[in-house]
Amino acid sequence: MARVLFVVFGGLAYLIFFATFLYLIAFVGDLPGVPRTVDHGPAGDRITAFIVDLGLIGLFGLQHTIMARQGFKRGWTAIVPKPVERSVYVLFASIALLILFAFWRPIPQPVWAVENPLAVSVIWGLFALGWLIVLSSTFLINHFELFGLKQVYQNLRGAAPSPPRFRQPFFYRLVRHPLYAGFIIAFWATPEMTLGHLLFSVGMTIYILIAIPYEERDLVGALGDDYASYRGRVGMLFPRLRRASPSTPPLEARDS
Ligand SMILES: C[S@@+](CC[C@H](N)C(=O)[O-])C[C@H]1O[C@@H](n2cnc3c(N)ncnc32)[C@H](O)[C@@H]1O
Repeated sequence: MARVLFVVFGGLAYLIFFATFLYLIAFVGDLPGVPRTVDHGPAGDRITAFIVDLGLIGLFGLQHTIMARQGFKRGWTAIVPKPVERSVYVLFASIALLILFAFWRPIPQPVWAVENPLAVSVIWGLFALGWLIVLSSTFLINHFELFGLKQVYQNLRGAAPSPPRFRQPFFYRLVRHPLYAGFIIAFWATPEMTLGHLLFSVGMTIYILIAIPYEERDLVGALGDDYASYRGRVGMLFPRLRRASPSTPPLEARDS
């Protein structure tokens, strides 16, 4: 019975995540048809908006950084059943974003406004490309494991959880963090940048830059030399122009 309930919970957490992800695209792109976006919502004075928005980005960053750490997971799974640990993380991450959407205060002062129609189309193309990279990277790594569905399904079938495995598919051959690179592209690619959007983009980019060393420390711990050597060969967010030195032993191609 518990196993079925875990699947239901995992499925619900996934659906909430996916709806939140779609809303995030509309929020960042200031797209029509949604009640609040980075540039549309309750107006207020600039200083209050700045403090509130910074707090919301901080809340999101703290939730992500703390709950994703191996040390936290070890303590957390004493309370939360292991098969749903990832789903609970996904749910909390979605809630942190929903709070950000609900309480975000726009700061409408323009920072840049591109008017050339060709340039505007190119920028919207980059925006779409960023989200496409984000979504496709989740499938390259393992979409269903990343969002907790694989864990609850394996538990339902009585199968042991899969051990972590180093992977280097497609984008991951170019950069170590394509998903984060996709987010950064999507956050910055706007033809009309306002002060509020700029705060969001700078805050989220700084969060990503702070989070990467923590994530990589866990990945080296979980995947060992494979990830340590990968770090020496492949760029973090930008592809390296120089080839790895001949002293770096090539890894076997595991994911072509
Ligand atoms: C939210 S994803 C982000 C992945 C990566 N930082 C990126 O930007 O593409 C984080 C999870 O992806 C997995 N991961 C990241 N890189 C990996 C790799 N090269 N091989 C296997 N798993 C990886 C780990 O399980 C990690 O906890």
